[in-house]
Parts: sequence; C-alpha cells; structure tokens
Amino acid sequence: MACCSLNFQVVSSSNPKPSTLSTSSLFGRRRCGINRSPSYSKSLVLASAKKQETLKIMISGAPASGKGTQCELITKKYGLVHIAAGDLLRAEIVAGTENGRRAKEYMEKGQLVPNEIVVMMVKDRLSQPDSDEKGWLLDGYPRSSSQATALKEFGFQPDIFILLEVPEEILVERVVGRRLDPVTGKIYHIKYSPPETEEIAARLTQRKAAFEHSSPKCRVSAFIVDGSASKEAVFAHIDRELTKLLEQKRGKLKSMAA
Ligand SMILES: Nc1ncnc2c1ncn2[C@@H]1O[C@H](COP(=O)(O)OP(=O)(O)O)[C@@H](O)[C@H]1O
Repeated sequence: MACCSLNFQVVSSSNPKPSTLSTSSLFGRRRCGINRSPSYSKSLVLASAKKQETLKIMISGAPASGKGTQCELITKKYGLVHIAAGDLLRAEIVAGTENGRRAKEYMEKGQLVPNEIVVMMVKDRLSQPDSDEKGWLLDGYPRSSSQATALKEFGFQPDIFILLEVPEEILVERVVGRRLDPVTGKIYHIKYSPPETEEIAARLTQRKAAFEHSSPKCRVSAFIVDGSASKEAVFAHIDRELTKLLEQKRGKLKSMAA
C-alpha cells in the first residue's frame, strides 16, 4: 500500500528530536471542522471578522521530491499565496530590472543568487496585502541559514516548515546529484562537477539541508517519501498536519476573544 512507504516526523523547536508517527494513527483520526457555534461570544465574532487566522508555511524539497505537486495541492486547499523564490527571480529577469540582470548571471551558472537581492525580493512579496490576508506558502526560500535569519529579522516567521525528504538513492536515480557548499554557496554535482577537496566534499549538503542546519524556531514536519508513495498519500499526511495546526491557531484566537 502506498501510504506504508511514507514516514512522518514532527519536530518542534521545544523538542528537536523527531518522533515518528505511524501512518495508521495519522490516517485514523477524524478531521474536525472549524464551524462557528452560535454560543460564541460577540467579541469572538468581531475578532474573527476582523482577521481570520491563516497559515504561514515554508516548504523545502530537493528537485524531484514532488514539491511542485504538493505546493499546488496545499495552496488550493488552504487558499494560500504561493511565493516561489525562483519565480520571483525569473519575473525580475523578464521585467528587465537591475536585480534581474544580476540574478541571471548567477542562475545561469546554477549558483545561488546573492542574499541582498533575494532577501529583499521575498520580504517585499511577503509584505503585500494578499500574503497577509490569505497566508503564504514560501517555496525555495530559505536556502541558507543567513536567509532564514534575515527573514526572521523582518518579522516573518513560519508556523511550520515542511520538508519533503527523498532518500539519497532515489534522488540520484531520479535526477542529478546536485550539492550545495553551505560555506561558499557554490553548487557541485557529485558526478559531473565534484568538489575540489576532501574538506569541501565532507561539508556538502543537498540544498534542503541548509535550512535544517539553520534550526528554525518553528514546528518542522519532515515527510520522508520513498519512490512508491503516491502524491495523494503524501498530501494526506501534510493536510492532516496543516488542518491540526490551523485548528490550534484558530482555537487560540477563540480563547483570547472569550
Ligand atoms: N532562495 C534562493 N536564494 C538564492 N538563489 C535562489 C533562491 N531561490 C532560487 N534561486 C535561484 O534561482 C534558480 C532557480 O530556482 P528554482 O526555480 O527554485 O529552481 P531549481 O529547483 O532548479 O533551483 C536557482 O538555481 C538559484 O540560482
């Protein structure tokens, strides 16, 4: 069965050790609606009308991890604004801006675009009213601990970080073996562009790992997906987690208004 091949881990900042939950316990629980009961106080209704709680999500996954598909499913279900760092950069290039011109040089070489361009670009997009109203799903950012820190300093903190982990052998089989040097930002390929020294080789990471090393101060859910897990099975796990999170956020709002 497809779902049997999917491990699900939740790591919170207070409990950095992941605890693996069984798929049956996750699938077994009923999802609760967030219907308003007529007994809610007036203040609650006013508070809710003023600002509905939304989700703020960061998602990371190596190429071929199925991230694109999951992003589509998540944004559709939760009505979030999908903000992909790569798309923002490509839009700058198309618009012919100075940032776009500079970014292009790095992108063509397969390197990370410098932080002074990417950070402000993402920050500006997150500051748009639609991101605030609908919530957001940030994709492809951060790719280093300094990017994570920079955004946090601007006050943008995700509720959850979703990590789609694909075992090494499947990734290599599926696509290229790209690796990031977290120190220099240089991208290598384990086969076609190997690192120059043993020292560099020892610290290379897949890009997603750069975020893991930055210790996000938010809940982290890692979905370890092997080749046979269907997109529906993966989404069922993510959906369960997000529904729970949203209920918690809205529950907190309720108790504050009561
Ligand atoms: N957070 C980021 N920081 C720096 N550069 C980025 C970032 N996100 C995207 N880029 C640049 O844009 C390119 C395209 O990104 P993306 O659309 O996510 O595709 P890919 O998965 O092939 O990297 C990357 O190769 C990189 O040069």
